[in-house]
Order: sequence, then structure tokens, then C-alpha cells
Amino acid sequence: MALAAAGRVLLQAGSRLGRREVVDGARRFANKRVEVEADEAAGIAVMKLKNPPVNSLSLEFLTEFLISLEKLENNKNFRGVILTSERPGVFSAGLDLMEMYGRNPAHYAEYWRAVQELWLRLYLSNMILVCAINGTSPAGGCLMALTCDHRIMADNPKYTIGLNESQLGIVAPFWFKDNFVNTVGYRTAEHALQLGLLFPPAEALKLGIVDEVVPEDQVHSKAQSVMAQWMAIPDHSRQLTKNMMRKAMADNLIKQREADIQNFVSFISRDSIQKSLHTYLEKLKQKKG
Ligand SMILES: CCCC/C=C/CC(=O)SCCNC(=O)CCNC(=O)[C@H](O)C(C)(C)COP(=O)(O)OP(=O)(O)OC[C@H]1O[C@@H](n2cnc3c(N)ncnc32)[C@H](O)[C@@H]1OP(=O)(O)O
Repeated sequence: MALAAAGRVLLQAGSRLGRREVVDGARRFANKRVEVEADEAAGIAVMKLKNPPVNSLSLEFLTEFLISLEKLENNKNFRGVILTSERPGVFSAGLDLMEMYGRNPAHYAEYWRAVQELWLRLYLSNMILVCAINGTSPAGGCLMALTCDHRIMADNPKYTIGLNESQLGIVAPFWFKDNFVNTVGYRTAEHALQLGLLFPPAEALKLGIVDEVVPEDQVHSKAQSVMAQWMAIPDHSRQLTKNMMRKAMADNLIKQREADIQNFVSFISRDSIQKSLHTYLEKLKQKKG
């Protein structure tokens, strides 16, 4: 219920967004920050994250992304989505630090609800989600990938993936941790989370963070062929199996959703945490100069 209600709010917020065109028989609809190439005949859509410069998950991005996803979910012809970045090099820089720094508690609460919604919608999606990770993917970017059914990463040692929150002086929430533990196992997760490790593709593959590593120019074609394999499985049995595997973990967040928002607001509002974020943002700036 809570999930549906929050989704409706987001849908209303974005009802004015979006433009459509038809290209090569595939429908393309785009808002500012998400581009969707939707091939209704094939039942597959490619969702490209397009929030320059680094695809950070800002509130506006989350709103637009959720609206696009809902459009696909509501059209029963779509069975699979390939998630990728419009900007090769960076899949997503994760949560938008500017949404968590120097704002007021009401903003933090609104932002966190949208982050929860993104995770719940992706994690519980009935569609097949294949992630084509064509760039670096820290923290929230990694979490987005972890919600997918299959992850393919470009073989470029410059790209990394993982949950690096502790390096920022913040803590990955329990549902980030649960999703990670269920993917890589307890010991690996404990080690990687405490140190805030980011892994290059070969190591990410060894640990099971991603399922395949392929040459950079083959990420998209590989995603298409993996999607074809998954689509050969009857939807009803695949969906029931997915739900059986995932429902308990999602329910755990749904049940504690309001408390999780309050925890986030009080944690992120602390002076010490704001200071850590400030230091990290300064480091990002210095790296450039
Ligand atoms: C209870 C609390 C739990 C909260 C959970 C949080 C989970 C998260 O997702 S926290 C976010 C973690 N993300 C990161 O640590 C990534 C930080 N960014 C980078 O490491 C790099 O930007 C990059 C490797 C992704 C890309 O490097 P590149 O050289 O291409 O670009 P930059 O010059 O570093 O950045 C360009 C521009 O973008 C700003 N920026 C980068 N990341 C973020 C971000 N996550 N949120 C907001 N803004 C970001 C960066 O500061 C630059 O801005 P300016 O051009 O204005 O200097």
C-alpha cells in the first residue's frame, strides 16, 4: 500500500514530463534525465541514465526514473529492461551528495523516501532487469546494479564498483547491506563494507558483485543476449521464483520504512556527518584542481 501511494505521488509530480518519438520501429521516450528506448514488439526497453556530469541520483533524477519505470511496468508487453548509462565511463556516482548536505530535515526525509522507493521498485520489479555497467559505480550506483537480476560489467580496470559509504564517513543502511550480503555472502560483505572498498571488474567478478565481465564494446550486445536467455523462461515461474527470493527482504524495509527515514534524517543532520560530507566534497573538488 505504502509503496503504491508513494509511486502515485511521484507519478503526479512528473506527469508533465516526457517527449516521445519513434526510431527504427522502437519507441523512444525521454525526460531530461532518463532516456528509454522501448521496443514493444521485442518486449525489451533500454533505460539510459542521463544525469550529467556523473549520473548522481538526485531527487529530480529519481522522480523521472521512477516515472519511466512505472510506464514500462504498466505496459504488459514489456518483459525486460536493460539498465545502462548514457555516458560510458560513469554508470552512476551514487546518491547525490548535494541532496544530503546543507539541507533541512524535511528535504532529507523527502529524498530518503525517494531513494527507498527506487530500491523497492527495482528490487521487486516483475520485469527481468539486466544491468549493463559501462562505467564506475560506487555506493548508490552499485545498489542500483545489485537490484538487477544479472550484471555485466565493462572490462576496464579504471572502473570500480562497491559500497564505499564508510569512506565518506557515512554508513550503508541495513537494506543496502542486506542486498549486498545476499549477493556476495556475509564475510565478504563485512570486510568490504567496513573498509568501503571499491573493486575493479576482475575482482568484482571474483566476489560475485557482477556476473560477467566483457570487453567494453560488447557490454550492450552481451546484455541483449543475456536478456534473450532470460526471456526464454516462462514469466510466471520466473516471477514467482524472484518474489520468493526477494519478498522477505523488501518487506523488512517496508515494515520499517518510516523509522528508516527518521534514522536517516537524524543521522545525516548530525554536525559530525555534515562535516564528513563537506570534507569528502572538498576532496572531490581538489582532485580536479
Ligand atoms: C545513512 C547515510 C547513507 C547514505 C548512503 C549513501 C550512498 C551513496 O551513494 S553516497 C555517494 C557516494 N558516491 C561517491 O563516493 C562517488 C563520488 N564521485 C566520484 O568518485 C567521481 O565523481 C566519479 C568517479 C564518479 C567520476 O569522476 P569524474 O572525474 O568523471 O568526475 P568528477 O570531476 O569527480 O565529478 C564531476 C562533478 O560531479 C560532482 N559529483 C561527483 N559525485 C557526486 C555525487 N555522488 N553527488 C553529487 N555530486 C557529485 C563532483 O563534485 C564534480 O562537481 P563540480 O564539477 O561542481 O566540482
